[in-house]
Amino acid sequence: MNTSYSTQQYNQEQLNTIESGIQPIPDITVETAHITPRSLYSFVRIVQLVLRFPNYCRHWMQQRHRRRVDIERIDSFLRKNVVLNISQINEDEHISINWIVDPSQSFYYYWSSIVSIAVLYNFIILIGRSAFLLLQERLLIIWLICDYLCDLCYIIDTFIQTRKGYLEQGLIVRDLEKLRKHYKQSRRFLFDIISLLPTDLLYLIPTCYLLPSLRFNRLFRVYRFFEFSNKVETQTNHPNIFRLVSLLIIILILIHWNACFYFIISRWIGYSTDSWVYNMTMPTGTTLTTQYLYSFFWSTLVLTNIGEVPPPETNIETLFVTADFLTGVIVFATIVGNVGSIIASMNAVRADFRQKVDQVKQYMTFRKVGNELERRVITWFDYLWLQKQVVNEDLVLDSLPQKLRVEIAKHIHLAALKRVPIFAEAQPGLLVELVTRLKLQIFSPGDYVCRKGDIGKEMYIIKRGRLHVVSDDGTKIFVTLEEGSVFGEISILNIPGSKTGNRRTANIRSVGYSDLFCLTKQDLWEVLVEYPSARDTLIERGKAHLRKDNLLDENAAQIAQQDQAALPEKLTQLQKNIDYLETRIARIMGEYKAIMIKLNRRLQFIEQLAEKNSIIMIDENKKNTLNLVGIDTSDDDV
Ligand SMILES: Nc1nc2c(ncn2[C@@H]2O[C@@H]3COP(=O)(O)O[C@H]3[C@H]2O)c(=O)[nH]1
Repeated sequence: MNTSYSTQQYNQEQLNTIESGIQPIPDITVETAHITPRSLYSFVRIVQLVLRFPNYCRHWMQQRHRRRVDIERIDSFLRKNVVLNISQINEDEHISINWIVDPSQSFYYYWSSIVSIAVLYNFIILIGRSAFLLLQERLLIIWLICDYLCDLCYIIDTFIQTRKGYLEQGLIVRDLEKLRKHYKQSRRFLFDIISLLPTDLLYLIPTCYLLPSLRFNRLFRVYRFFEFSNKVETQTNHPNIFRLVSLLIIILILIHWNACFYFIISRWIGYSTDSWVYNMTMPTGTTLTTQYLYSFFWSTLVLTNIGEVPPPETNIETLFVTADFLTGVIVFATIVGNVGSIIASMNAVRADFRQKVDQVKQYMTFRKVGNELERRVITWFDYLWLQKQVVNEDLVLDSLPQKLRVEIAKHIHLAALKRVPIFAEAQPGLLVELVTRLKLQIFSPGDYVCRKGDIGKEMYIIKRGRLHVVSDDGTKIFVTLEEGSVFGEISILNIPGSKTGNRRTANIRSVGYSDLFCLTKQDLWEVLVEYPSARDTLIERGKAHLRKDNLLDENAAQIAQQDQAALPEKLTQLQKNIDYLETRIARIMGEYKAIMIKLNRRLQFIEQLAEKNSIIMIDENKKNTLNLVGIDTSDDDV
């Protein structure tokens, strides 16, 4: 028989034996009454799993190794055969192998919240246990469990810090070596190492046995709590409430620490030795609750400077109380300042709005606009406040880049715009162009949005509300425009054949309050240049209205339409003419250049000729002169 069979085979055999053996046990003997077949089976499964564990590990390692080899092979293949961005390959390789923590992702956020709890535990409990010995003694086991759970949390956090990505040229770094180096060079590393020092090994010294103060180095990780709190402050939708709560927590922790110091100093001086220190002889003075509550009360009184406390009697007491008073002044100023600014910023929008309303009211009184108009303006402001339309969106979003502003505008307006029938089928690009240009306007009951004959400067889309198209005297209602309707486009579209030109063709009156998206003429034209089909739809709609009201000059419209139709042909002809002209000009330019070159050459020739002639003339003159004075000039040398 082959004895070298694998552990797996052995375990399988064992399991088979047990599975076949355990089923038919009919009754259980007294000695094994507590061992049921089920528990036996579970036990065997556990043993089996434990025995298989090395196999699992080996298998996992082999898989990992195989994956690495595969990636390296693919990488070398790509390097040899394909022109690829090598850095990208490396990056992908890291993505597939390395586990990196992206600090902007929610995992890091949630993990930070767990670490913050551990930090807070150490920050609050360690000093409490050091001061109040009863607290330490009573829940010792729980404290030890919590202590080591927090330590575990710190260890995991340190590991996560070594894997925490950071940005380099806008991209998250995924190279482990770089990440480790970056972490080691940071101050966090120093704090983390100090907070991980196993100072509780000193418990082994008899005098230091289970002293909580030996673990104070754990407080060095407090930076993680502040990091988390900053993150929450930027992420929460209620930053002011968060600020108030954090301020309160910080103050409570400060008072708690001060209370603990008070109790430690009292113990050091001796309980009940004078009127300042903690009095153990007071009723229930020896109980933990009274000890803590009294110390906390004392600390609150001193730090907030709001109550009488027994005066200090010894030097150390005086020093402590003086330091406390000074801290108290700072704490008090901080509370007042912070709470004041938080409340101010909480009410900033309302205060700003109130100020605006007051200014307008004062102005109306000053200019004596009349009660009716005043009432209308005030109710308009009320509606604005109710609809939460008081924020100046342009001002608020000014700090955002254009892309993000478009995203926000899309989110707010796109749904409403899609409900508009004429835009329902429009290209998405057109809607995006429109949403970024729309401005919300609110009209009160009875307000005229358009008056016949006025020059049109904008068109409107009804977001909410109802409007009437009315006769000039306002008594007759022709049509009711509902949510999603578009109006005011006729006078800004330059419709060919329109008898009214750029003048409003109808009166539009708001029935109740109406929220309208407003689009200026310039913005509309800028958009429609890019989307001619949408322009045609709008023009056709406008024409239908004009036709109905007999405001369309059909002849002029037809001529304009013919002109429009002939436009492509005209353009082609124009194009041809330009081409012909271009060729002619090029030819003429060529001829001109050739003539210029010829002319140049002739001029040069004439110049040379002129030069030669003048030399000959000078020579002739010289000869004549020499002959006159009797010198023979027949010799060539002369
Ligand atoms: N002329 C006309 N305009 C209407 C009618 N119904 C709605 N309107 C809109 O009322 C708007 C008034 O201003 P415009 O003339 O610019 O554009 C007009 C149309 O968009 C109608 O029956 N006739």
